[in-house]
Amino acid sequence: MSRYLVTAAAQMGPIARSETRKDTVRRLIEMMREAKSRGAEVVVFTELALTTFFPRWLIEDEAELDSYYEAEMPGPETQPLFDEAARLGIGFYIGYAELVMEGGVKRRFNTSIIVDQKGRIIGKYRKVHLPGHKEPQPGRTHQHLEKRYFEPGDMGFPVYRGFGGVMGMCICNDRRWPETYRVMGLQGVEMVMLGYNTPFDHTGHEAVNSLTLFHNHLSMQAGAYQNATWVVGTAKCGTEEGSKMGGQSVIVAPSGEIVAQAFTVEDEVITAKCDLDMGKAYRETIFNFALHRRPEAYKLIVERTGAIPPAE
Ligand SMILES: NC(=O)N[C@@H](C(=O)O)c1ccc(O)cc1
Repeated sequence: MSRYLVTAAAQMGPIARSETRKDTVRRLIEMMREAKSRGAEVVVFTELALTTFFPRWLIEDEAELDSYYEAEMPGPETQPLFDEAARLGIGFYIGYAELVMEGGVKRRFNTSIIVDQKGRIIGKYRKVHLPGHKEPQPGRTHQHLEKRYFEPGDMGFPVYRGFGGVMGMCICNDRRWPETYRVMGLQGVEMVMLGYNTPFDHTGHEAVNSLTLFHNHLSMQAGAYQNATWVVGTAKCGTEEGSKMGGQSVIVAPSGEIVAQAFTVEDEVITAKCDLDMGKAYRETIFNFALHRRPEAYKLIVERTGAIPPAE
């Protein structure tokens, strides 16, 4: 049996600090149309797809910081994206900075949603693994202040029924953690959608930084294979406000194979005809969770923070 979902990843080149929402939404709509013209039923946009990657700066003015967040989704500037999706009959995943008022208190999350082919939000996710720092690091040309600007996601890793299958989401740094995929794998996920902004200079160690693109694919291919799921990873890339970020957006099959890959560091749409039934061959054999997993041996994962015992 086959259950095909023609899927697109719409990689984004840099977004300048001066670019307006209107401009970015126009770019997203253009790629959405291209995806549709190639037969795509769903298109995966990137993390924080509506603005430049603002956590690279210390922003002390609250009004300026707020300007990077969405207080409603869709809002007046993003509504055209939803309208176009409904008109074309194509679904999408998109990442954005979310601002919510709760009891008079501002809460900020790095969020993504899945929208169906009628333009309705069918799923939401808030980024769990926030990289970087709370305080600016001395001597860095670009900061990474996600821990300052966002709270850790409070939704876990939910999955949603959509596009004839079981859909899940994560965001950027989440893709490096096996738990991300496994929590969704345990809920029968068939496609994980994610966006990323990955600077090349991120660790301060040349040897690690030089493997940035390798680690990008390694994480997603391992996550796909070990959980028998499709993974669609969409970059924002190129040199954005002086920060170089990796591209190579991919669509990865449950076999762990890359079936489509971007070759530019600009706006670029890639597509693949994904069989959502492909994971079955793995879930029923080598990764039959019910038969072969040994949760009693994994307790440490949730019971301890993972400190290495001190030497005797
Ligand atoms: N937006 C992201 O989550 N980007 C991260 C990643 O690619 O994992 C990342 C990781 C380490 C850093 O020092 C900075 C950024």
